[in-house]
Amino acid sequence: MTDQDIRKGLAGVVVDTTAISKVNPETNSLLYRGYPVQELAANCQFEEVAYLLWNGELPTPVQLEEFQKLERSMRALDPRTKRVIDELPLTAHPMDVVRTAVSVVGATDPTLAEENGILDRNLNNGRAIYLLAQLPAIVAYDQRRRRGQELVEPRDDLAYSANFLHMTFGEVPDITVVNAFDVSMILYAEHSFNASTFTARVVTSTLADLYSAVTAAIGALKGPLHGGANEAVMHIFEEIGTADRAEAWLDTALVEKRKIMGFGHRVYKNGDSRVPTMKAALDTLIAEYDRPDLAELYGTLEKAMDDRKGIKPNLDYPSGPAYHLIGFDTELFTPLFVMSRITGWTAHIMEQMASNALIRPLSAYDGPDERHVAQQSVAS
Ligand SMILES: CC(=O)SCCNC(=O)CCNC(=O)[C@H](O)C(C)(C)COP(=O)(O)OP(=O)(O)OC[C@H]1O[C@@H](n2cnc3c(N)ncnc32)[C@H](O)[C@@H]1OP(=O)(O)O
Ligand SMILES: O=C([O-])CC(=O)C(=O)O
Repeated sequence: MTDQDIRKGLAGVVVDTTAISKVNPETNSLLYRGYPVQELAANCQFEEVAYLLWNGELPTPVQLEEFQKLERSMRALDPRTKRVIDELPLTAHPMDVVRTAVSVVGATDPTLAEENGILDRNLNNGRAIYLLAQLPAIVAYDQRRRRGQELVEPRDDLAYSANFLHMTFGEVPDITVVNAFDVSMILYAEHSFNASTFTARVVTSTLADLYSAVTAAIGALKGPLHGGANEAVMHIFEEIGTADRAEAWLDTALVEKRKIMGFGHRVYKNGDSRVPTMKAALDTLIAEYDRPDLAELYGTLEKAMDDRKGIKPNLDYPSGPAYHLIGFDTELFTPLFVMSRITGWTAHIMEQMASNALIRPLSAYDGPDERHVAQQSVAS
């Protein structure tokens, strides 16, 4: 094997097929099971998109009603998970809390013990819906306990996003806010073989259980080169302060060879297909909360980055400030990504399982040549 055969970061390497989504950098498009993500964001609720990703088709009205009934029946935070969260220090990053909580959900799933860790597609469907229903409870409760607030019980008369916002803030915000949040959930749901999804597939390929794969995926998503970037964008905005300081800040950051969070993408080199839709949702929030200053900072940094480096924003760039305006603590942003991507991850876990091959690439050794341990005199 030569150095030329090695593709660092697997860049450009096609490792398997998938029928779940198609990312097309040439046309800047993203299809979920064939549907353009923009059309789904404009016409569907997040629950319908979850159903689509798992089942390959959008639900009929009857199927949607059944699915929603099931999801709504599982929304209350399991007391065992709550007890473990309560034990975690407030200094723990919310991503560590979510990762731990999912691990607890796995460890307390009785069906997992019965099947001895071997994945079963039917059981995994149920587990995926259960995680979809439990994650909002976990994330909402974590935000509240950090603010010294009590847990809010779920409501089964509300759709997914409205219920989550109710559980987080104790009230359902204006419809504009609910819709913007729901759009973000749809846009974050799935993106082919990104690092966290690939992680989930690697774990699944060993025949480990769904919760192990999801827990590992959460770890992969935490990093600032992947999901952690939405949180990092907000830190950058705070560091810059106001739009008039953005260009000078960027010039210094680039001289210091810093990565500007929320910009660039491994696959899209001419802009992320999801950004215009999320930017439109952000604009509705900017109008709702009357924050033209944020719009100005957003636009100035975007233009400066394009002028200096020709690098465009990715989805984390508009979603960071959108989540800030809705009122989430900055550290909560990546757990919101988890709440959405659970749909894509679990769809990929089931796809991997249905046509499995152990994922085990090769490496080219470049350490010392074979050598031998010097003979020692035998110690008494
Ligand atoms: C939902 C998501 O997960 S989307 C991704 C979220 N992540 C971020 O926003 C983090 C910031 N962005 C990045 O670090 C990168 O763009 C990545 C990791 C997303 C993609 O990286 P790669 O595909 O490996 O691109 P690569 O690192 O080869 O970039 C090519 C060039 O552009 C530069 N570049 C790419 N992104 C950025 C950035 N955000 N800031 C500054 N320079 C950048 C690189 O330094 C490199 O320059 P060089 O050729 O002079 O060394
Ligand atoms: O595809 C990627 O590499 C990262 C990304 O945008 C996502 O996971 O949504």
